[in-house]
Amino acid sequence: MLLEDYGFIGDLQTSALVGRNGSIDWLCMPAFDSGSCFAALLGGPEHGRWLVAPEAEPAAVNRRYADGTLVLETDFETADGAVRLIDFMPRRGSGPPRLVRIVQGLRGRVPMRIHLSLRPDYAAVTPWVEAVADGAVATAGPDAFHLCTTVPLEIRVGTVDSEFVAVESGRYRFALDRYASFEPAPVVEDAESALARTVEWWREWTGRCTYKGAYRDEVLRSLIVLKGMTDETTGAIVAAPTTSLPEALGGVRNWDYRYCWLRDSVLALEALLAGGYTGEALAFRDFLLRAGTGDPADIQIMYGIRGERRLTEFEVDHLPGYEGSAPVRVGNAAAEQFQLDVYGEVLSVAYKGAEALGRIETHMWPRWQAVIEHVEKIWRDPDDGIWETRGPRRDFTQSKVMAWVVFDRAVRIAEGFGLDAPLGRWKRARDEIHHEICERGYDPVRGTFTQYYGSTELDASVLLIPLVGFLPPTDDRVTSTIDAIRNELGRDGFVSRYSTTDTDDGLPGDEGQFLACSFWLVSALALNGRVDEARALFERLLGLTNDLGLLAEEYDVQAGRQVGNFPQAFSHLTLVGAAYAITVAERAHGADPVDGAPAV
Ligand SMILES: OC[C@H]1O[C@H](O[C@H]2O[C@H](CO)[C@@H](O)[C@H](O)[C@H]2O)[C@H](O)[C@@H](O)[C@@H]1O
Repeated sequence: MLLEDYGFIGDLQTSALVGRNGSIDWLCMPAFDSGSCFAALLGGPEHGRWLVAPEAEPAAVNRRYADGTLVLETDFETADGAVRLIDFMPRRGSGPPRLVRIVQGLRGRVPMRIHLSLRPDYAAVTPWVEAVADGAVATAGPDAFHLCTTVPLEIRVGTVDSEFVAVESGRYRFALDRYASFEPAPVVEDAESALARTVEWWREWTGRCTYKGAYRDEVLRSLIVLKGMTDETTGAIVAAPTTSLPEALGGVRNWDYRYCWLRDSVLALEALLAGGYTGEALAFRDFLLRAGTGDPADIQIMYGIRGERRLTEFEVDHLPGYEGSAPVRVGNAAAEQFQLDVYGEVLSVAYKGAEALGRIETHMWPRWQAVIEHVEKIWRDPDDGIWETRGPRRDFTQSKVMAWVVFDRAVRIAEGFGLDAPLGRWKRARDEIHHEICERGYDPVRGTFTQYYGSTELDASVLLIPLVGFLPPTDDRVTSTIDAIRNELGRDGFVSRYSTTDTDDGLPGDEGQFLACSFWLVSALALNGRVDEARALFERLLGLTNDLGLLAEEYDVQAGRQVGNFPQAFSHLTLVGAAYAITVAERAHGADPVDGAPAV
């Protein structure tokens, strides 16, 4: 199936991908980063899935989220009638992780088919399944699963099947819980009250959205997706709920995104803050304080969702990969990289948080100061860069821009709140970095900022220059950089991060057009005063979302398909940032982007 064929549901601790054919092909329980129990996405049905669908091929499939929620409704029209499949994961509270599927007969009598094959530990294990009074229990090592239903079941080793006829107005309920096999099966809440509670919770959450700018529906959908990637118990935000969906179909650029990158999370938070969601910002701030606590020299670029530091990367050889794109990787070696930009993102969130609260908590200031002092020592060092390339370290221009952000925001906080700080020293560092970037990161002959000092290569990450306030959005160097990136990194109007032929990223093959960079281009154009061009590109990008408004990391222009992990926080948070930038540009051209639009 195409990535566009999947819908996303979740319970704020994990999530699942539901195909438009009624098959759930990806689910990790109990947490986003647990071993999968359904991994058909990265192989075939034999790697675990849960199908609930009409027996006959449907003539039409229409789906949507119930208004303001992450509850998915898929309508199947067949020659026998019509049914609705309602899929959701209720918020847990102290209960187990649970996936609920309700079949509602809409018209006629529709023969339905259920096929559940649980394959825990990334499809390494086939569980033993036995019948119980209210359904079936599957056990495999530490994992046990309870399928609760009143529909008759056929049980075999590793699978549960069922056939029944859905009649008009009939409701057929299935709930799958995961629990520790050494504990008793949990007592289950009935599916209908779980549905009512879930809808009510999401509607209360979306009802609090304060965003009133352009493209509100699309922004709200993206905020729901970002919330769905948030672990509400720890405050962490995952970059995506999947691993190893390829950046190029059939290629090796396959990574595990089920972790909390400081960069992605901080930018996601800025998007959530733009929607009025300060609670998420504070929860992530606390995550950051716990995970990154101690010597600032030990701050990692990413953590596990509970703050784990060791994210050892390995390959799962028995999974063939999405459309044969091997290897499938678990863990991510990028955790050991040095990426200078993350300090800028951290200081940026400190500034935005203080601005939102109207004060800076006094116990926080020494922590931020320690980070700033660390950056004073390291900002001249070459790093691995925002794209985490596995090639040589460089003086990446975007990394240095974000080092400038550290001192710029430090000065703004200290001056704005009258704090005791070595302001003279910080201002000198800020100005020295600014001067150095304009001298060494800008090619006056071509009129563009470049990928790294002294290079001629381009990199779409320099589109952040106007968005973080490094230069005014209408500065000539910004205008010509926008045009150079559009012309040289653009493919059918969408932009690549960099050219994989010119840049040594340590990997073979190419990749798709990076959606976040394309949304940054929208923001840069809007703030540059080219709002019509910004809107035109934004609307083309909206045209790439699937019928549920979901976006992967990249778009393969040639294949006309979404590629990369799905759904991807980076794409959705930059969508929000771009809508916000269009709104700011239309309301007051020339507004300060640092205090206005989120820098995403
Ligand atoms: O394509 C190379 C790199 O891809 C991943 O990194 C990308 O995703 C991160 C999470 O969204 C994002 O923060 C980063 O900027 C992107 O380049 C992968 O995690 C890396 O291991 C890989 O080298």
